[in-house]
Amino acid sequence: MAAARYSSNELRRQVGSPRSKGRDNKDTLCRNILIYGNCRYEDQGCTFNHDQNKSSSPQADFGKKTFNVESPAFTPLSQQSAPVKKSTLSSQAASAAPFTPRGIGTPNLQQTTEASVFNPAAIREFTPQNYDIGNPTANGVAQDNGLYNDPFTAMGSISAALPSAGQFNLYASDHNAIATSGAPFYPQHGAFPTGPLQPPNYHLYQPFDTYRQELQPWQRTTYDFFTPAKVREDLQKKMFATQQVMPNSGLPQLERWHSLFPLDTNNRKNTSSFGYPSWVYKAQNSRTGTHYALRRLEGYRLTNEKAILSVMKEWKKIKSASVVTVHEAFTTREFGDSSLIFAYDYHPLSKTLHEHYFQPAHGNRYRAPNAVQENVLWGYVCQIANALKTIHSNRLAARCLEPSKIILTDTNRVRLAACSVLDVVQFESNTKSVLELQQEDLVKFGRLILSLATGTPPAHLNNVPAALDSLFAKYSANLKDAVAWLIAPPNPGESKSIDNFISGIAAHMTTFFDLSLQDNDDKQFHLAKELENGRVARSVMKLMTIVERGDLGGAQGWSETGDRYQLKLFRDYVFHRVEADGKPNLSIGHMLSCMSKLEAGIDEMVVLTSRDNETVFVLTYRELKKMFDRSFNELVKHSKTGAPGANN
Ligand SMILES: Nc1ncnc2c1ncn2[C@@H]1O[C@H](COP(=O)(O)OP(=O)(O)OP(=O)(O)O)[C@@H](O)[C@H]1O
Repeated sequence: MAAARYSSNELRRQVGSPRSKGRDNKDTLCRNILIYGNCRYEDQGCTFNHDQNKSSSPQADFGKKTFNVESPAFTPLSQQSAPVKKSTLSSQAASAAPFTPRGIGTPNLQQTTEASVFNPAAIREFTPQNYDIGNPTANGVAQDNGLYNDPFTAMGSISAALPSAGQFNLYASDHNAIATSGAPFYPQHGAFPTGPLQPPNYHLYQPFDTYRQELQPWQRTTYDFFTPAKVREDLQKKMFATQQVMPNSGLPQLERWHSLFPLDTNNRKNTSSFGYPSWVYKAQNSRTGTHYALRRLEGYRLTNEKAILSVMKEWKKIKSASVVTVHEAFTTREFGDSSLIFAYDYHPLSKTLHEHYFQPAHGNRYRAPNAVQENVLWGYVCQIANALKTIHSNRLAARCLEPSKIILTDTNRVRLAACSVLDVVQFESNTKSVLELQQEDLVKFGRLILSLATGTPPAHLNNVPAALDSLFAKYSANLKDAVAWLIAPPNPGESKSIDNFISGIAAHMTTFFDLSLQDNDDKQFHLAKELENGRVARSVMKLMTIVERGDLGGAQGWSETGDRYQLKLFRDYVFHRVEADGKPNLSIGHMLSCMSKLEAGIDEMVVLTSRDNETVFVLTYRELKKMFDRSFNELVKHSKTGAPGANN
């Protein structure tokens, strides 16, 4: 127990030698005898009984008068039940004079059950000298003698529910367990001496590294603790786009889809890709609430039900990072015609390659195309090759390999966006075998890259040999050879395959793979930071549910008493810090580190001072954490909905 020095006038008032108020107390055993075995006021006019043998059962007496403020037997059953006005200092007044234990009765009394609830003899003065942070036992931290016992663990069923050390899972913050099975929120607190003592220190706020290493801590900005501005901005824009609605769009509500939002950037009825005008909408699924991209083929009349069933069955198997996943297809008349709809994964703020590279600036005049950098082109080649590898190995063909049907979902990140459509639309009219369609895929793939490299839309790519020759000026021979191989017809009697192609570009695939791993590492780094922030946010939310709360379960001013008072002071220490001149100190680093230390429950000391500077608590984060968990668990017990886990 490290908390020790307090000024506690109030405490003295509560626990001092009882005043008799003129009543006859001769039959009532003096509480100092009960607690300490002697009463120093015995010869100074204390009117209570000092002969233990004369008293009727003190326990029974105590049981009757537990909640009576007049009662001389000061032996509260729990901190909560004591009828204190402001019990913040109730049980820790080591220096309270009337309770300095003396005499022979003391050791025995320490072993009683009551003594474990209130046992000032066990409170040791905090001595900062020789404090060994690595040895809690030596520091007296582990010897709290039940002062901070978690009330939950007093219940036998709960102790039984404690996980063993091997099962200890820091993140298993399942409050529902408290509500249902009664398991404590942080299991280790109940079984303080037996289980794993505390979460290890790696749960402090410690992201792997920080961006601007050359800076001193005080030169860092708030952003060093969070996701970089660019990433955050991109993600927020995407979230915003996902939530965007258009109330008066005039678009219908489909049977299982609502909030349709048009994604097309022009209203041209272009039939070149599928033979039907196609439109794309963002829509929310009524059942799951998930957003999808619905591709609608206007005026399509389905003649064979099997077309959708058998094609979807095959395409649902395709899981590739380079293919937009298709979920289902159905027909509808809600648009006033007969439409065929495909539901795809929605990738917010994506653009087609056509929009990105060949978008007409005004009217039909094409913007001067930017030359696509070779490494970017190779990135596209690798990703599309990856898509074709998955599709072809599932005995399917992509078919829609044109710039208007490939979307850029992130920087240099492409996905095939209209797979399966032609398979349904041409289910009966298609006369080509899968192998032939796959060969066509390779040629379309080659033309696509050539078109991007030369800045010519595929429809205008009339002179392929000349376009291929022009590649020498800007790109490596390697790229030109790859494109030429894709476009060239196979030797008679042979067929080309995507596997052959991938073997030919293995070096570029490896480079791309490495970049992709690096990107993954980068994201992992940000994720780790956000993980820490998420944990801090959780703790802050819990702290806010405790401090400044009014009554709880009949306990008046609940949040101002007991553990909660110290938590309130901790809140002040973390969030309401002021400089010497009284100006607010808004150091985010301080807030994050304090909250992380609380989360981790480390042995570091923290000094909490009341606002009137009259009370000072010196205690460890470990103790604070116990108070924190205990208070929160108490809230959970009283809440109707039980634990907040489900709402997290
Ligand atoms: N799965 C998707 N998620 C998010 N947006 C998508 C998705 N698929 C397509 N889009 C977007 O929808 C818009 C329209 O796509 P579409 O394929 O119709 O292109 P288009 O240029 O209009 O082609 P066309 O002229 O053939 O209709 C594009 O901006 C595209 O980025």
